[in-house]
Amino acid sequence: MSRPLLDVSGLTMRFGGLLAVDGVHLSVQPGQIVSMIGPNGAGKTTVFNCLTGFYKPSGGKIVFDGREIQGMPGFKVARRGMIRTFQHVRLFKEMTVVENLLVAQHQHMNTNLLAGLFKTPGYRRSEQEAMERAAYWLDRVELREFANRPANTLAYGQQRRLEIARCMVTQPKLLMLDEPAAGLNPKETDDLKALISELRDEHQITVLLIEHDMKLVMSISDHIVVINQGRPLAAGTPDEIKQNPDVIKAYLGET
Ligand SMILES: Nc1ncnc2c1ncn2[C@@H]1O[C@H](COP(=O)(O)OP(=O)(O)OP(=O)(O)O)[C@@H](O)[C@H]1O
Repeated sequence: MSRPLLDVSGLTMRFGGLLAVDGVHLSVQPGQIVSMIGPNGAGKTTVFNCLTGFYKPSGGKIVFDGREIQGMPGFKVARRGMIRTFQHVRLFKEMTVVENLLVAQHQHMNTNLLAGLFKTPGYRRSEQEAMERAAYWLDRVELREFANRPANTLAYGQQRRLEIARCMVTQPKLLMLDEPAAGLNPKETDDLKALISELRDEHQITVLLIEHDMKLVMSISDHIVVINQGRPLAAGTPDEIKQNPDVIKAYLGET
């Protein structure tokens, strides 16, 4: 097996008296789709927040792409290629669809103010590439015809796809999706499943997913990690997880 892209050990996050995450470990191999599941309040989003630098973990080690990143600020983690979506859609709603994709790239582009003011050849090339990447990903998520519409005029499922495109234009190494199927209808969920599979199979993207839709999780994941009350409960393939009595008791039995 190759070196994991993400290797988390002993991750702990305390909020006052509450141990929201307690010794979570997680390993994600390049090119895998790994899902993190667990009942409401299990600590899944808190794990995401620790990984992406939104929270400074109380303890543990996070190795991403060969480098320890625990405690690193969010913008640095993002620049290293760990990009996420949120449980609730977070787009620049007044901006157009394509502007959302261009702004996302500007945050990652290697240009400075002077280069922008004088429109140097390097700056113009970066702008051109950003536009081409935006067009490419708008095609992939079937939103090209809406490129010039304000993002808030899109249907909910389309906004969700735009969020994924906004991550993809930054060329991430690890794409982290927090409940991407929440609020989607069955057809939109099927489209989402096809899109996530395409990201792995055709673009070699590694995906870490938090999701409550068990049908989606079981059909798409290479590996599943279950946490319960902040603690690791089980890890394995979808078939192993489906048959794990602890998981059935703690989680699947509830749904
Ligand atoms: N900033 C915070 N301050 C205090 N407590 C928090 C904070 N963020 C999360 N928590 C608590 O940590 C625990 C885990 O919450 P978290 O949102 O990570 O769970 P989750 O597994 O993502 O839940 P869900 O599936 O419902 O989204 C909960 O008890 C929550 O109330």
